[in-house]
Amino acid sequence: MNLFDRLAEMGHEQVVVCHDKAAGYRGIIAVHDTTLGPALGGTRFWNYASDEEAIIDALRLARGMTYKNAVAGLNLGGGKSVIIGDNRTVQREMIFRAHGRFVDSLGGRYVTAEDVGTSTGDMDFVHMETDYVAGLAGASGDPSPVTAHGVFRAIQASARQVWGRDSLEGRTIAIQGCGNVGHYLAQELSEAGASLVVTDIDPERVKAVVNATGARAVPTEEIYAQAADIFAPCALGAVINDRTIPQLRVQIVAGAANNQLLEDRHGDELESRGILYAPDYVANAGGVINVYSELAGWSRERSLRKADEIYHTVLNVFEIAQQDRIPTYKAADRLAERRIAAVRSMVKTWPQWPNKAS
Ligand SMILES: NC(=O)c1ccc[n+]([C@@H]2O[C@H](COP(=O)([O-])OP(=O)(O)OC[C@H]3O[C@@H](n4cnc5c(N)ncnc54)[C@H](O)[C@@H]3O)[C@@H](O)[C@H]2O)c1
Repeated sequence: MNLFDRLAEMGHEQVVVCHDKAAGYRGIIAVHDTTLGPALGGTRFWNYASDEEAIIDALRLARGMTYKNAVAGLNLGGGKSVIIGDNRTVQREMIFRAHGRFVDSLGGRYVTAEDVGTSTGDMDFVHMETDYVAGLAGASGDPSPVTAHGVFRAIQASARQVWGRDSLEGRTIAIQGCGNVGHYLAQELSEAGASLVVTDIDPERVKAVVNATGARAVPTEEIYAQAADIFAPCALGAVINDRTIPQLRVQIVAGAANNQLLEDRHGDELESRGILYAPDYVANAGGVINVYSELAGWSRERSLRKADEIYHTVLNVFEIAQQDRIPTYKAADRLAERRIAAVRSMVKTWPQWPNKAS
């Protein structure tokens, strides 16, 4: 890999390779773009097969955070870090404290949080060394209600786009995953008058949603072929793929799961079948809004209000898709790029106070 060519191609500002022998720590911090604000993105702890694989993952994830934070309308840039190693290790304190020191050394250009393989307890270790960390135990609290509300608003916007009105009264919605987000989403949808079909690999979680909303439960593999209006993936990524798309009998796909499209071409395939896709990172932005609330000192009500705006953002994405004749997942990227470009040019026009000393 030619690193600098890769950085130029993907638009990264900075990559920091970090090492602390005593702590047994090997980490990479990737700062993609700080036009909008400090680069925010979690720390992934993973046993990568090679250093190159770890660097590429950090670069890819950091870039994704720039787009996610930009469309969420937050004053945050995009970054991400990875720690190379076995994330089941019990020797965590020194690894995460070492990581915290390197995060601190960037002086606030990068702010970290939890991601795959890390927990709130790990972030407490990071916090011993730096204040540039979010997602601490007892801070902003469970993000799921905010995320679920944002997904609910994305579903309303999708309904408006397809049927001309927000109302979900009498619509059937198939929800995959009755976990934290799925449960709250099911409640909001049920209160809005929708009929629900739900599934989960965990029967207890299904039972809780069925009891709370009167949803109909189906086996996990049958969720794709349900005759419903909307499919809401709220479990795993990559569920929109060659095997599942031919089974879908819905007009809208809108849910909370990250990376729902196995590959970009599956977004094209939904489009060609006339299924409207609310891009995942736009719909589930409530998660990052909740992290921001911790940094900015927002109340839960203010976070929910910000998540409410996801309705307009999703409609904006659909408008760009129509105007530019591109699939919605590409339109979401375009919206993010436009916001970054607009803010970049706005900063240039700021009046500068003359420096009298020179
Ligand atoms: N929690 C948040 O605020 C947030 C924010 C942004 C994105 N997301 C994404 O939304 C999704 C759900 O998040 P969550 O916090 O509710 O997670 P969770 O772990 O609480 O819930 C996921 C649920 O999916 C179920 N599941 C796993 N495999 C399944 C399968 N094959 N079929 C059906 N169900 C299956 C699990 O049993 C679990 O109940 C994840 O993809 C997550 O990355 C969550």
